[in-house]
Amino acid sequence: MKTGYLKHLFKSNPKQWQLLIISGFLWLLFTNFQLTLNQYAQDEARFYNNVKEFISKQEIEIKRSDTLLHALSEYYSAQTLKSNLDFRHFASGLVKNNQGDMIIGLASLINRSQKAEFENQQQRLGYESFRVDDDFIFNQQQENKKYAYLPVVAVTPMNPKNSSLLAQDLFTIPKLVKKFAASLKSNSTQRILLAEKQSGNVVQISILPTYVNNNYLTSHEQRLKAVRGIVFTIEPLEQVLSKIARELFTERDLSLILRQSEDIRTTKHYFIDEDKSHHHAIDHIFNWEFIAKIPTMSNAESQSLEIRETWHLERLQTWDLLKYNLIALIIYLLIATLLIAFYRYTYHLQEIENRLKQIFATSQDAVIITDEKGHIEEWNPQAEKTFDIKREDAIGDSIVNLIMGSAKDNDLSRYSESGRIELFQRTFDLDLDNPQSQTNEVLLFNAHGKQITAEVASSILQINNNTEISLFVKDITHQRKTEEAMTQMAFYDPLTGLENRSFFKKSVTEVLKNNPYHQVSILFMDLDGFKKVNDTLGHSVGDELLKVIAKRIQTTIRDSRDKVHICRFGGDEFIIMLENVNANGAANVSKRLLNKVERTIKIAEDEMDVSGSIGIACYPDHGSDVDTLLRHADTAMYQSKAMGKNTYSLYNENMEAQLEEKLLIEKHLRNAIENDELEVYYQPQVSLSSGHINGVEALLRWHNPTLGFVPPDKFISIAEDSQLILKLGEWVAQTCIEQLQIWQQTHLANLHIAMNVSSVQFEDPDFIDQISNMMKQANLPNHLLEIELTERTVMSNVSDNIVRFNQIRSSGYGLSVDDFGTGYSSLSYLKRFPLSILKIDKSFVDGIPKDDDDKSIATAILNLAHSLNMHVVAEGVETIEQLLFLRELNCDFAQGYFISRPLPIYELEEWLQLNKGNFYYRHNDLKQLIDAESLRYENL
Ligand SMILES: Nc1nc2c(ncn2[C@@H]2O[C@H](COP(=O)(O)O[C@H]3[C@@H](O)[C@H](n4cnc5c(=O)[nH]c(N)nc54)O[C@@H]3COP(=O)(O)O)[C@@H](O)[C@H]2O)c(=O)[nH]1
Repeated sequence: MKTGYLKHLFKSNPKQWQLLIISGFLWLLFTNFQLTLNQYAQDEARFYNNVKEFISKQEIEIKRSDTLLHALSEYYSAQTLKSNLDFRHFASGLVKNNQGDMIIGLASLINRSQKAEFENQQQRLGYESFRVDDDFIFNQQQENKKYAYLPVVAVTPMNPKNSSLLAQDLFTIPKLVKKFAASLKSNSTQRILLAEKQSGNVVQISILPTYVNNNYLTSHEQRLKAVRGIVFTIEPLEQVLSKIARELFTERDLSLILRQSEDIRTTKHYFIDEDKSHHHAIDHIFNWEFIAKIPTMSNAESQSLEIRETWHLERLQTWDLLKYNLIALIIYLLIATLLIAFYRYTYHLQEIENRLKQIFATSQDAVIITDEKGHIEEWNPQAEKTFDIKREDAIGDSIVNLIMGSAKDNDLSRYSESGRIELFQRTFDLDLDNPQSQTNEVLLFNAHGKQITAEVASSILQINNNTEISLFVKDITHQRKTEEAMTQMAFYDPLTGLENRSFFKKSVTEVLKNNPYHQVSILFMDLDGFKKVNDTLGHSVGDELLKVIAKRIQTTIRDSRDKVHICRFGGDEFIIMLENVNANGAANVSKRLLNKVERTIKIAEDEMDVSGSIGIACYPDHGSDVDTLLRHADTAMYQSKAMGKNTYSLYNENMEAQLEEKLLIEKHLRNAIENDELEVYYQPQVSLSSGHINGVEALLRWHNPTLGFVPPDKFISIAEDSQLILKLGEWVAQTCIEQLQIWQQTHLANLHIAMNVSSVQFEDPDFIDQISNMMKQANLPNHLLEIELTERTVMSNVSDNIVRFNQIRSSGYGLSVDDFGTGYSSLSYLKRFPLSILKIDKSFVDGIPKDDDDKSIATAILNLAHSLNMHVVAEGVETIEQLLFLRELNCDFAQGYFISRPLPIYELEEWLQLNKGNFYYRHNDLKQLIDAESLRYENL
């Protein structure tokens, strides 16, 4: 047994220790008590054995005494006349063989008349003082009636003490008379016990009659006639008994008690050992004694011999005690250890059982125990909750009900018993021949037929030759739904339900990896005008719009039989992957897409128009991985934006450089104002009829130390895409207004400035207020500022624009439409717009006066504008012919290189100075020509 285990075994609470110590003490006490009893029982048995032995030894003694007396009697009877001396010789020879202080004696029977004669005879034989004496030495004595005497005539050994017996009349002992008579009658040895007068010592007197001739003395009468005395022996009883006792009993504290009921005086204690110093105090408590009562040698009923042996604790041997205590202690410790181990084991088992019961009862998993056939044997409270089936209803039922569901009862009945078992084992993937714990996800049904997605851990146990299957059922329905939702969230865009960026990229990577020889096209679409919807109608409408666009994309692409992935890449960007579609196919899909996207969208009461700019990149021509393809499709998309939006572009390598340039421009443009790199140039606009310089158009110029001069055509669109135009526009407005303010103090006070306003700026709801505040602060009349919008800006979002145009016009600002004729102006709308000026685009001026189409367009625009009370500015007038022709068409104003290039302020002011406020002033030839023409017109 390991020490650790023992440590653990005895690592207990103090109560257990107390119990252990007390029980150990009791155990030792019991052991010692048992030991004592054993020793006692052994000693007792030995005592009674010895007592038996004692009795038999006593009998041997009696027989020996009998033999001796018979020998004496025989010897004496056979002699006709014997001297006492002969008798003594004979007797002392016999006594030699006897041990102890036995006295052998001879007494003669004489009657009263023979007494004197007998005494004389004895005196003659040598006993000079022989007189029959009745003053006896024994306690028991009676008065002799003197009819007969039984004087002692010989004793051996003859010593002073024994010689006192000579001449003693034995008939003075009343018992002896009776015994003598009995002895005669039975012809056997008779015995009596007597106490010595002086010492009180008990002696045993054995007598046997002697006869004149004992041959043929068969009857009592014969013996009465032939009797001549007795032979006797006197033995000190103590000596005899002690001798036997010592041979048998070695123990101390042995006492022999002779009892004689008739005469208490003869009761005598003989202690073999009277030394009590070795006794312990405890011996007095125990005071155990072995007592045996046996007949005396005399066999008299009135007499008995009691043998007592006192039993003391000292009988227990110290070494034995130590040995047995040690053994007992070891046994105790072993038993205690085993008991504790057993107790702990059973306690532990109990604890485990309780814990298991508790777990079973409180488990958050439904715990179902079945037999190998799927019959339910146990069903915990959670199982009741999960399946809404009470335990009592579930027990004994088949678990197949949960697999099939109550709704499928009919189906269930189709299954045979073996079919059900097979279904049960297959569902939970149980292999009874190879029992292993496993976890499976299965679909189960509750009492109401509701499907439960369950994670079932199963284990197969063999208990008492029975197979028991434990199923731990965790309802993961909610978890699975959450996971599905999370997957949806992780892989799909929550707004549109399209794939999200990471999932799309992963999917495309898979497609490229699995089908490296397929052609794959990536369409990158960014919505045009989405920001405006968001800003004007709010984000919720923006979200709805994105959903509609997502749907339109899906319905457009759904036709495709090949694999597609559609992703909302972020904001208003959508990406489509088309497998097995080349550049031409992608272009066709793009066209269909753009068609669908640009259709007016109605959300609630709002109608809105957006379009898409699509960039196409194709695998493997434009990239071998998803990131490259996406980057190139994005570049192509920017190209579409740059091309005026609502179009698609196929990626080419140049686009990359253009994009890089664009990014570089954007980067430097961000700091252009702070770095004082911007300047406003002014291009004069002159009245064609008078040559009068009416105003100037403000045109932004940017000189960057790195990029050099960057023309507005390049950076304005970049500024618009990046919203930098708002900052730039504000700066331009501020510069123009400051210039107007300066001019207020000069002769140029009436000169107005036409300021280009980007659609991005104009769509800013604060734009008009911002301008008005600046004008107010500068204390300038609003008519000095003209807001110039492109035809596209004017025609987008018509309903809103009408309101804003009215606001601008009613505030006194001029409002001009730039590049007129290049867009798709609706004349009906134009009619409703409170515009002040239409600007004929340079492209129509270029062909004048040779190109009939340009002339016609210019004429039409002029007529239209004038009919709507608008003035017309012709842009890009580069030749005198153009100027004259336009003047001839009654075009109101002209601007162009022929008149002046856009000039920095100091050059403009110089130019104005030179021309004295009239373009025709310095051009004499022109003036003359005009004058001549004027005359010609007048003459007409
Ligand atoms: N939103 C803003 N747009 C601006 C601003 N400043 C300029 N612009 C726009 O940039 C476009 C290009 O402008 P720019 O390079 O300045 O070209 C203008 C003239 O220089 C040019 N022009 C004028 N006369 C002639 C000519 O006889 N020949 C010729 N080849 N070019 C000529 O035309 C441009 C004037 O354009 P327009 O505005 O249409 O009147 C241009 O679209 C500007 O609008 C700005 O501050 N904000």
